[in-house]
Amino acid sequence: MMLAKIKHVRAFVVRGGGADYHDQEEGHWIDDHIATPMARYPEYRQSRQSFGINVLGTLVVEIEADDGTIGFAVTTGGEPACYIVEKHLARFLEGRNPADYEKIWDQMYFSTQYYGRKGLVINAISGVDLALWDLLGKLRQEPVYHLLGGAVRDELQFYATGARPDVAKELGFIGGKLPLHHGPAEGLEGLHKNVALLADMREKVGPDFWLMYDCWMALDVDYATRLAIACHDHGLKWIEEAISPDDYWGYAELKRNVPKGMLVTTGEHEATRWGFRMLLEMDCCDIIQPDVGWCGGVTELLKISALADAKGKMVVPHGSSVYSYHFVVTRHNSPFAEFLMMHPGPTEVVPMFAPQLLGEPVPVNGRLKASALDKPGFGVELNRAVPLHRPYTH
Ligand SMILES: C[C@H](O)[C@H](O)CC(=O)C(=O)O
Ligand SMILES: [Mg+2]
Repeated sequence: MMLAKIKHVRAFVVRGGGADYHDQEEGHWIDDHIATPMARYPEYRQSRQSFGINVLGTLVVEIEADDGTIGFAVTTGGEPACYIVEKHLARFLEGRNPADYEKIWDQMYFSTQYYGRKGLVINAISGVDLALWDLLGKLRQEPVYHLLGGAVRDELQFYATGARPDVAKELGFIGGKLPLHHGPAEGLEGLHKNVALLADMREKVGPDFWLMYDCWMALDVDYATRLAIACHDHGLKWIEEAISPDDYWGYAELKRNVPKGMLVTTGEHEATRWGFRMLLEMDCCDIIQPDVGWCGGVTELLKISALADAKGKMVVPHGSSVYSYHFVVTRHNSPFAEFLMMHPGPTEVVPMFAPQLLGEPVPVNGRLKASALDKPGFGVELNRAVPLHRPYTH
């Protein structure tokens, strides 16, 4: 039985925040001297935009069925991803049944494997996959989380990522993840500053509130180990993405090195069941953090999550807004979710992918009722007031 046939796939670029959440105005906390692998070059140390973190912009994928229903999704990838979607991936969808997401995913992945496997191509595949799930939900008039097996709890609880865990605590979040500001190139002085900032936050939030450090791939094993040991006294709950995502051996070593009780987390720049299998089998971390728009979409995340579950590991997706919420609420091994604070301060809760989505739910008092997701598909609409650019057609 076919509810409707896929008629057309379109891909657009949008600028200014949204899924490319690093594409923010000057003065935003997310671009304030954050440690990165590029910080070894002093000219690229102060701002991530200086080395091009926001060059791509947001990719919007729309899939229209022959009854006029449109599913859509946003992720990062911009113009090059539009090319891949329009010129390569669209052929595996048009004329097909939207319920055939397994076969469609398989064909998208294996037809691009010779130039894909990770990064931009998987972002593009993820965008198409999420738009397909949105379409399927809209056609069946059901929220995606119903299609994934239904909620295993009544509400989601969130930790907040941003420069103000003290404010996050007041706003009701269960924890706060700070960006690390100084990497190995800034020597011992930088290391001391990193520890001092955590100590200051611990002072402000008290002993029980979770505090974490996001290291955005900036460190080496030695520095990360020293940081972890120095931060242990200040109750650091986890050290995130401390080293290069390609260095599985380094993660395994770091996990052995950190003080007992401290967690090692990573995976936001990892992709597919094969990439996560490496992290899991090499015992690289305690929590995996796939980004739903970068790991292969929901179809692939279901496989990644099953692998993690069998290993007794948690899956707490990176950012991902509604794409994460619909997934996390259906999984026992995803007991909480991330909320990226996109307010420049960040002193207020604003929708994570603002201004690109309409109806994007936000946590209230650090929580979100499963019932807030009770709309067809992912429950959001594209904000057409934000200019869309379609660079390629087919
Ligand atoms: C704050 C981090 O540097 C990055 O911008 C976001 C991230 O890695 C996360 O939310 O996790
Ligand atoms: Mg991170």
